[in-house]
Amino acid sequence: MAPQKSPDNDRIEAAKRKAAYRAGEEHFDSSMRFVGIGSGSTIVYGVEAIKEHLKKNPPPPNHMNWFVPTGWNSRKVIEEAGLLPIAFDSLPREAMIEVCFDGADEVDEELNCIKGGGACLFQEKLVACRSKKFVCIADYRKQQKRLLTNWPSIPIEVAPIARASVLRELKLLGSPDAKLREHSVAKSGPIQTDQSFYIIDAPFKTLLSPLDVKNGSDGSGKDGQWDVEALAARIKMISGVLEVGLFHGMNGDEAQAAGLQGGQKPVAVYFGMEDGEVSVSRAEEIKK
Ligand SMILES: O=C(CO)[C@H](O)[C@H](O)COP(=O)(O)O
Repeated sequence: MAPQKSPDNDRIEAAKRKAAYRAGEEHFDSSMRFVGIGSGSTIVYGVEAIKEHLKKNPPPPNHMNWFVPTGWNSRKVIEEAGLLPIAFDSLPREAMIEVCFDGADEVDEELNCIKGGGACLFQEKLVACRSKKFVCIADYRKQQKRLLTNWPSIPIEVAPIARASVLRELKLLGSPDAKLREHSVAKSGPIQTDQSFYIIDAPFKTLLSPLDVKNGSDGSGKDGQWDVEALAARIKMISGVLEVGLFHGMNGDEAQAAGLQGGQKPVAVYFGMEDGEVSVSRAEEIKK
């Protein structure tokens, strides 16, 4: 049976679309060579916005716009829109992706994000880190003061053979209810990522932000209270973990100013709001 449409759903979808078009207007142009495309339901509107833009503003003669997917589903969205996909590992060695557009599961006031609700975090992070800027598109439900406020857990991609030992370590870090993500319908067994790995969803107490730590809070995990950066680093140290769905640290602008390439954090997040407006949080306007 097809899912029922509710006014709430319509409002959420309208909010996603509005945010996507605004993000596209401000960050995409037809002269770009490589553009990253994330995964999930929101990015579908991002691709729609790009397609519309290209219809009205075709690229210069002989210029190709290539779109870098972050997984199987994202590649399908690119292809169905009639755009040209290029695999991440086919990018010319020196090339940077000009911009990548992606969604998020939750975003805090400092633009740290939880990602991986759709099990694509590894390739999403690869693409974000190879992009001059990551532009995030989301709806009002994702905007929170701190991470793990509304979204319940951190997605972590793990090697199948390591699932039990990673779960045990996560318990020691303060997440006794961490669970292997399983199919909910149609099929039983663990969900597999595009790398044929598994996903563990690990709930923790609401996370402190780097600014909280700068202001004297202890986010080192004592009493189970972590800050974003300390927890991401600690989880990444567990043997068997491929990637953690916390996008934090530098954004692309900051990374390039430091002589590095891209960063994991968005330079801007476009939130489609309930009232039909778009609220934009820009990294350059955030108090450090
Ligand atoms: O990280 C992701 C997939 O792994 C998505 O960007 C995130 O889950 C948001 O998805 P949606 O746009 O459907 O809410």
